[in-house]
Amino acid sequence: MRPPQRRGAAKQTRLKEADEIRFLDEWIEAGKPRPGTKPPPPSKSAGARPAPPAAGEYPEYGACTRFDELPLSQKTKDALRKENFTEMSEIQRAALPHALCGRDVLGAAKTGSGKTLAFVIPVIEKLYRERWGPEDGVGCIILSPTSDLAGQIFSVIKNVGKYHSFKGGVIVGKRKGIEEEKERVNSLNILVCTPGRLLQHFDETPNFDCSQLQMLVLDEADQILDHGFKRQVDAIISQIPKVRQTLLFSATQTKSVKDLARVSLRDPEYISVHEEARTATPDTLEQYAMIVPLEQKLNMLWSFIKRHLNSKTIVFLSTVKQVKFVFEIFKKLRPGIPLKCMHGRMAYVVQQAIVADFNESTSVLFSTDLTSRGLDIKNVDWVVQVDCPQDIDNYIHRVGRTARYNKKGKALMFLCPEEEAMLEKLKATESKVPIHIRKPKSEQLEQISQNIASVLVKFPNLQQLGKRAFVTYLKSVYLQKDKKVFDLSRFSAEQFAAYAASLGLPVTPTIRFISHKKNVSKKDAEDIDKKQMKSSSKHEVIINPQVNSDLIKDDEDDDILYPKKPTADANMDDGIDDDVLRPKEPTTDTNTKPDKVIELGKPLKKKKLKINVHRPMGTRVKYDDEGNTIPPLASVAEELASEPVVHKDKISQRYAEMLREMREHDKEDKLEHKKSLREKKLQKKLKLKRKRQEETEAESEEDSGSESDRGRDTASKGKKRYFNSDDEEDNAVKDGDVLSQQEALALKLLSKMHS
Ligand SMILES: Nc1ncnc2c1ncn2[C@@H]1O[C@H](COP(=O)(O)OP(=O)(O)OP(=O)(O)O)[C@@H](O)[C@H]1O
Repeated sequence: MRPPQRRGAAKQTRLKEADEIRFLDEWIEAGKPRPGTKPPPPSKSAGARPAPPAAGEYPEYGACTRFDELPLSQKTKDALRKENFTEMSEIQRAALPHALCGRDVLGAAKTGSGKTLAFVIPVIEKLYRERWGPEDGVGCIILSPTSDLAGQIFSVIKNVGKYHSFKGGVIVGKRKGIEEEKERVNSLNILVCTPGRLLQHFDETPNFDCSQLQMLVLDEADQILDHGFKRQVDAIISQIPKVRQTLLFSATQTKSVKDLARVSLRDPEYISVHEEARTATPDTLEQYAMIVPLEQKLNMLWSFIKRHLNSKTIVFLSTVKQVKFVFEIFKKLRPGIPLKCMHGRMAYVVQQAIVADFNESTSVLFSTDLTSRGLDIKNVDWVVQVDCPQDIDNYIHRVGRTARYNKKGKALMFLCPEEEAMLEKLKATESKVPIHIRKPKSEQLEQISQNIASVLVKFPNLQQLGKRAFVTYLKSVYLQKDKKVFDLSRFSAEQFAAYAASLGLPVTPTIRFISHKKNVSKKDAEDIDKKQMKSSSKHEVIINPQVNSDLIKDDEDDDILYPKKPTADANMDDGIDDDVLRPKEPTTDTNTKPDKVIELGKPLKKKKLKINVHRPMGTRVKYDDEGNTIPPLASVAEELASEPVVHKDKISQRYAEMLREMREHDKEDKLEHKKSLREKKLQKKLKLKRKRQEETEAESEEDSGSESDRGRDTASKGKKRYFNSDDEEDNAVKDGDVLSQQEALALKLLSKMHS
């Protein structure tokens, strides 16, 4: 038993909170901005601390400029003050009033402009006003494209919500740690997660229940709604309640109506605070581009680092192997500034440690695009893009790691002469990127190829890494969709050789992008072989226009994501198991498909036939015209079809029927399962309520005063939904006997509580 004094204090706190919530609810409703309105520019008197509203006064909050003018709980206001957040940024001024009054928001604002607080505050406030408790389970899901960003968002939640009592957690990673997570995930109120990991819980965690979800937030929404996460996000959306508040934020927002329809926004507020701005990047950012031949990039990077030994710099490279190689080599060459590297093949804890360390020190961080979005690292002076960004959005996010929240910063991009089209794109008026060309100063350029070659002689394992860096870089270029910028055929074999030499490699590694011949006609295949025989002596670049990139495979696992549809297995992770930004999925538009195969110096190997030695005795393996094995059933079907006994149409009709039946069964099973979960949950709640009631009765024996807050509490909880979707609601009504009995019981218990 709790001592009476503590019980009394707890009761006082509950009463105070109930009063505050009632006041906030009334204020939010009475002072809310009209839909579609933007705040006016801040007035001159803005900035002075306002007097708190008197009782019964509900000032409009759509135009305020400070956090303490908003209808926020005292706990949140205290935490914001403690973190030195007083004045709101533009996006916060525009988005918070709409989000606080429960509207869906689609928010876009430049990098580093404070979007995180614009969704974290409404999340915390919503759960507080709903009096969310541990027994209520998951109340809000925040989706982030990367683990690091999820961790960062979570730390903002921890800071702003430090005086509240919700439980939150970061749900990220691949398979590691999932078992322990399964045990606690249902007790968390706020989940900050990557889509892949969340889906794993939906699939595997018994009783994982989001049926009470109040809010869904998508940070970096355009990336989350992109093809790479499509399957996961659609699966998640199908399993959460349709009636909820949804907030979408990004610096580069999706404009696709289709994408927005997928998340079922309800009359959203479109907030794009910098739409009218002169630039799409922060005003405090200086941006430069330099035309640097491929084989000079490392020399240029080294020279840059040597000239900026007192600057905190992030260097972006395309692939994990490049990041590892450049980091290892530069470390051995000792530039005179600490070096760090980060990529998606590192464990989450290691990544976090590196970010924390980089935050505090002046050093150079070599990174893949893993860090290009959302990461808020303090005082970065320079962002250097050694490899060309995938597109303008990718450029904007990369450079956005500096010049954050009114701080100054500089960005430099190296472009090969063959990639100048990217410069044109950035300079186009609609891109709004004020980028200046800088001429490389040859006298400042240090040549380090010889030094790298000596390091490779000393450390042969680095030579292997160098080869992989070379191959994966070319592959990453090859796989890019925008062929106006990324076209390997513009490079000569001599340039590739020079590039290999610049990495210290004694010979140019072979690039074996092997194509399956399935889609290549015999004549084309012969032509390619002939050309390759020629090229082996001349080092020419050979192009096969027939081969789709889907069919290109390398024999080692690389750091590149192929632009193919994600498979079930590939989606077990966060959606970014590799750090190369996913090249957007090829469309049916043949102009945009990667359509070339590059061959350097080595003929294509003939595809080996795989013989299954374990096949049952007496079964014949059949091959099609091009030497591919035919599945046994297919050959049977063919034989049957030739005798017109079984019609192909009938077979497919039967399959379609079976599929439909299976789906129906599946649906029924799911409904059944959800129903039983709901019932269990309700029982649990009733038990809890009964326990509370007993406590209350014990309290009221000592103190017979009325508890109006309890009435509100239960009324507010009563607002919560217990159905997952519309159909479910119907179903529940039909099968509602058990529920209605339980509801009657609940009502009885509740009315007892108030008597
Ligand atoms: N109102 C504020 N007052 C002072 N600092 C703020 C305020 N809002 C945000 N910040 C700070 O600004 C920095 C950038 O904020 P945040 O990371 O939310 O930007 P962002 O818009 O999400 O950027 P990105 O598009 O790169 O993800 C953070 O360090 C944050 O603490």
